[in-house]
Amino acid sequence: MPTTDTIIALASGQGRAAIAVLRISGPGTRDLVTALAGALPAPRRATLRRLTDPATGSLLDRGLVLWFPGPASFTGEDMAELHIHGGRAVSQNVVNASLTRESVRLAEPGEFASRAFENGKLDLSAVEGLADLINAETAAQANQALTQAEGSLRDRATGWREHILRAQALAEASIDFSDEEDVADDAMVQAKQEASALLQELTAELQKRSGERLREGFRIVIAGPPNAGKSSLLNAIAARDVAIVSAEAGTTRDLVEVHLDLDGLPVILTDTAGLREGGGEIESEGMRRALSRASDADLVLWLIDATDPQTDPPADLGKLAPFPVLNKIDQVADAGAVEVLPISAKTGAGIGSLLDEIKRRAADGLEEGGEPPAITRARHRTEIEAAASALQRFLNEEGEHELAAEELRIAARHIGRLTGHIDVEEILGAIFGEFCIGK
Ligand SMILES: Nc1nc2c(ncn2[C@@H]2O[C@H](COP(=O)(O)OP(=O)(O)OP(=O)(O)O)[C@@H](O)[C@H]2O)c(=O)[nH]1
Ligand SMILES: [K+]
Ligand SMILES: [Mg+2]
Repeated sequence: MPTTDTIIALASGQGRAAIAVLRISGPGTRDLVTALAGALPAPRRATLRRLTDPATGSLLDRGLVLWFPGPASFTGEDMAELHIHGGRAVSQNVVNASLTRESVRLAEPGEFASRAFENGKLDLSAVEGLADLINAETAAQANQALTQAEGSLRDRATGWREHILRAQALAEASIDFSDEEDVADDAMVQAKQEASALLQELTAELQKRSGERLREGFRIVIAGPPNAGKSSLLNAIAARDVAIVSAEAGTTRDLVEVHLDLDGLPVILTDTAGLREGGGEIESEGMRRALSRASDADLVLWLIDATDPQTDPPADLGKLAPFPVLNKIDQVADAGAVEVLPISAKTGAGIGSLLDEIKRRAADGLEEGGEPPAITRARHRTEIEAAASALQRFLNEEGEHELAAEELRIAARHIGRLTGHIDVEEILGAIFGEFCIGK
């Protein structure tokens, strides 16, 4: 369906700012800019213009106008940007004046990016990279998102598709030459070599978790008995009063989460309810949440109270062995006996060493070395898993060459869906919905 609407939206943040950027895309862009700014500036040249209301002629603002004729634009359509004064009313006035023009309407969230996709300007993996870039909170996240937006996953997927196409060609040849058994068998052997090499590469990618972890943040849970000082530790690390601290056991019930940027690495640190036998209804629910969050954490810190050190963690706490930390060492004469990291959430003693340990473990979890991970979100994992299973079935198939070749088509389809070069309608909504208006 050809696009007929021209869309406009505030592309810069909401609220007061020095400058606001309005973005326009669609076939009516030329007409709208001419109506607002008097004449169209030279392409891609920032030009200072008075903007007036086309209906009344009254002055709306003065600002920079940029004209990007299609198809060499972000969306592939005619586009423009208006850099105007940042007050809410100013941008509202310019938008309202634009909306009085025929077939100009407000953009839906993600509509600029989705037009860029439809016009072949961006593949799906690049669109996801852009969405991640907008949401990135740390340097490492931004770097991964930008690499993906620039085509890292697209390039990998393109290479994988070429492998499958070669395997497909060989498998088809073996079907065509089924009269000459030697030729047919030889072609099938080569097809399987091709598929097997690719399956190995995909399996290696599926083993990496650092891409998804980096995108979502390295998850650390502070667990321990009541009053061990978990909330005090969260506050000490966050360097602000996030969680309530009190001498009363059972203070924390809900999960309390802070997002940290540790030298560019994203870490999500969660304080939890103290774990003990018994407890009332609310406290039990708190403990249930604590155990559940610990079960999918990348690291669990088990906090021990040096003045009351007997408690061991529950046997099934978290996926990996919890890392023991001994708190309140300011209260005891000798903390050196036990094999744990000694800290005081109160005085700050040992917090630096604990942070170093956390950074070391986060870096281990987020940077696997070698080629950057192809998978950064569950959607990629699902498609690559499906492609790998199809390749495995192809390799297992004996004799039935037609059935085997069908498995290669399935593998190709799943790899194609990574970049959106194949039937993706159902996933488009989910991806473009992540954007804000104006992107
Ligand atoms: N002396 C000393 N007291 C501490 C230290 N850390 C925490 N406390 C005190 O221990 C008590 C409990 O601290 P919280 O941080 O509330 O402990 P919690 O583990 O979050 O407790 P719950 O949420 O009830 O499970 C408070 O009175 C804190 O001031 C420490 O390092 N040294
Ligand atoms: K407490
Ligand atoms: Mg607490």
